[in-house]
Amino acid sequence: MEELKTLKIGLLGSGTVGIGVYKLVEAQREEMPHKIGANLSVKKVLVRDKTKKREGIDQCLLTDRFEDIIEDDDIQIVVEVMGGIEPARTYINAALKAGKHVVTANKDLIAEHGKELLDTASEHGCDLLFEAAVAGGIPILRPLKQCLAGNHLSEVMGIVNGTTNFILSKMTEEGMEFSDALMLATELGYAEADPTADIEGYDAGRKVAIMASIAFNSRVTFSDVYTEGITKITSRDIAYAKEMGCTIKLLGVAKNTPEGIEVRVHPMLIPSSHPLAKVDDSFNAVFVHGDAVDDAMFYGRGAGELPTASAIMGDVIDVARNIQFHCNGRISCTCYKELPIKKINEIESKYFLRMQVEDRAGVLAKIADTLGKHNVSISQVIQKNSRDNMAELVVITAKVKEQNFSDALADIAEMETTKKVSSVIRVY
Ligand SMILES: NC(=O)C1=CN([C@@H]2O[C@H](COP(=O)(O)OP(=O)(O)OC[C@H]3O[C@@H](n4cnc5c(N)ncnc54)[C@H](OP(=O)(O)O)[C@@H]3O)[C@@H](O)[C@H]2O)C=CC1
Ligand SMILES: N[C@@H](CC=O)C(=O)O
Repeated sequence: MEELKTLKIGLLGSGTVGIGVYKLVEAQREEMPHKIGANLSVKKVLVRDKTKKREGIDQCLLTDRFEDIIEDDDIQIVVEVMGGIEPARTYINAALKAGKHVVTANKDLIAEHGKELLDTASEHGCDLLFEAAVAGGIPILRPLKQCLAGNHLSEVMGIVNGTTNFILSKMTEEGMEFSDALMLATELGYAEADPTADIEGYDAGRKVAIMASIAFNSRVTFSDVYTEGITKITSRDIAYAKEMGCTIKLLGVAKNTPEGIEVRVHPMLIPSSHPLAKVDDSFNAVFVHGDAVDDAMFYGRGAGELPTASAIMGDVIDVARNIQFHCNGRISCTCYKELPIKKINEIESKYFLRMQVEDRAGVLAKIADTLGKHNVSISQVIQKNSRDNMAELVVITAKVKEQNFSDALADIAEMETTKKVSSVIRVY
């Protein structure tokens, strides 16, 4: 009987995700001949520090020289799980130019330089797949690009960052402090190497840019996305949300409107009965609306070692099948439109506004009057008398353009009777 060939992988990085990928390649060893008609193994692993112990990975596979991978003709598949823009961008371009297929989980890179890399892949007849870059273990990019290709998609929105969802869940359900919840998310391998990307909403913004580009067939980069993180959300905001029958979640929203593409990431108060309110811990969920499919929802683990490795392995197996059938490089960039991007000031929302004001007659009327001058209607007011002649005032507005609301807010903040604007959160 003819001996099966072995497809070799060069792994760039062996942190949380890299170790997960290595484990899955090993765990799937027996299955591969059946799934892809070949064996699959990791031949080399690029790291910065070769002396560091890596769970389950043979020390002799480690290298700190990219040349050991790029110059190895045996390696046909490169899996990039280092993160960051450089040197990942240079390495991926080099691998594609050398005819190697690439699988990456790097949303920073794809959201910024996706077109360049996809073009390089196309020119060299190579595959470049990045399912793990969005929503960890949830299959979402392939469904958007392939399964739902027969639709005009008008909306993709949801929870796409595991770390912030974990933090908000812990703060809401267990009263945990923000910093303790972040530390735990980092220990569990959910957070980025620099967690600022998670908590400031940049990571979710990159994911929304990637999803919008694929869903709407028009290039959206990270710089197009309005981002606001969760660092200003306090336990007091969470308590008010609960009192109002709501939960605070960090949402990513992408809409294809007649005036252009709307792309934003920010915290939002959503009714506790809404399905997204029940997405807790490191889970993510993405809603998609298309003219043919109507509504579809995708749910699963958005971060962590094995869920992310699961998405990468799916891509690796796809690449391996393409190698076996000599059909790599089939899927190229699908951004054939150039749609405008809407400015955040043009977008309409309802707002939750919490402030500290002087506790005396006429203050609320003056605030209502100022909001009214900017065409901002009030739909609910909660006032709590605190101490020292100061009151905490919460105003929920009706739906209004961001520009009107921010103009009104600037005037309110200037008032002598306003001591502090504590929180502004959009309401679903
Ligand atoms: N963690 C998660 O849940 C998810 C992560 N991702 C993405 O996957 C990628 C990897 O994430 P994660 O595993 O968490 O990151 P880690 O920080 O845990 O691991 C990064 C790995 O890359 C290596 N590395 C970094 N820079 C270099 C370099 N210049 N040269 C050689 N090796 C380098 C590090 O080596 P050394 O160990 O020697 O320092 C380390 O092994 C990122 O793009 C991330 O955004 C995507 C989805 C989910
Ligand atoms: N830091 C990211 C990891 C997965 O993309 C997250 O928390 O979602």
